[in-house]
Amino acid sequence: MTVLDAPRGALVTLAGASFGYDGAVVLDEINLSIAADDFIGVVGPSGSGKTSLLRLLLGTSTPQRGTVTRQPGLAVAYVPQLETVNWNFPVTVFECVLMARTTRTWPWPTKAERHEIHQILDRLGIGQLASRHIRELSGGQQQRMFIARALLRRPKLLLMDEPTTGVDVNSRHDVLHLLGELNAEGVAILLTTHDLNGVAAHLPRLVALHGAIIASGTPQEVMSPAVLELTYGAPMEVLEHLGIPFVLDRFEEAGHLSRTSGRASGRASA
Ligand SMILES: Nc1ncnc2c1ncn2[C@@H]1O[C@H](COP(=O)(O)OP(=O)(O)OP(=O)(O)O)[C@@H](O)[C@H]1O
Repeated sequence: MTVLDAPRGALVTLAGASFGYDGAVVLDEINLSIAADDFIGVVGPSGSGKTSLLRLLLGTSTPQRGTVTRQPGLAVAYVPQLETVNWNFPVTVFECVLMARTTRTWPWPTKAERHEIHQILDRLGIGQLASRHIRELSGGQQQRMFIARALLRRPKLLLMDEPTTGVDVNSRHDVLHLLGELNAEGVAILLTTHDLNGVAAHLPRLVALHGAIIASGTPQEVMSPAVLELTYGAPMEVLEHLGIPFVLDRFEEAGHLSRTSGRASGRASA
């Protein structure tokens, strides 16, 4: 096995990191390094270890073998899967965001904190919802509230577990656009997703995970039939449109798209 040396300037590096629960190995010899300007999507089937990988990067789990190297003082924020959240917790959007700041002032924010939170909520397009109970938000609004919470920590690295699950296509686009802006402003982002076409294909770098890293690279490199079959354990057909890969759910014909599957290549006839 080749163990990765932490590259200079890397925010977090996993080197030969293995991790499991109750003796069962879930992640095997993971080599992964996150740079300050990275925007990475982690894809893989249910149970492939995506959330466990986030826990290692976040530091809430420790590998049984291998190492995690973190830049000293690194500010990391985590956005959990929406379904893991207790939405009956009796707080407003503003209070929920404020709770991300563990200052002595809780529950009495300073004027500056109030201003900062309202600015963040406005930026995320949910400023008008500040005094609403969190249970009364749509999926897309809930997601933005959690991004607001994360941003209040002023992270250098943002880890997100399936940030677009349960949100409609417009909200998904808005969330991805916002994340792209944050990344351009200097926040490294690593997210997990099950949405290969709507999310993964549009990110600059992907990691395919199935207990181990199957492949890492551009969407074109990772969303190949060979890598996807190894990752998901089933053959998948991949088309390409304007340079963006597109995975077919079923083996359908799509005449205007060019095929890149292992079974055929070149432009498909209409
Ligand atoms: N706290 C835990 N205790 C025991 N086993 C766990 C625990 N958390 C996860 N696992 C197991 O570890 C494996 C990987 O889980 P993980 O949540 O990392 O996968 P995932 O890729 O994020 O899945 P999903 O896409 O369904 O969220 C699964 O088999 C899961 O059952």
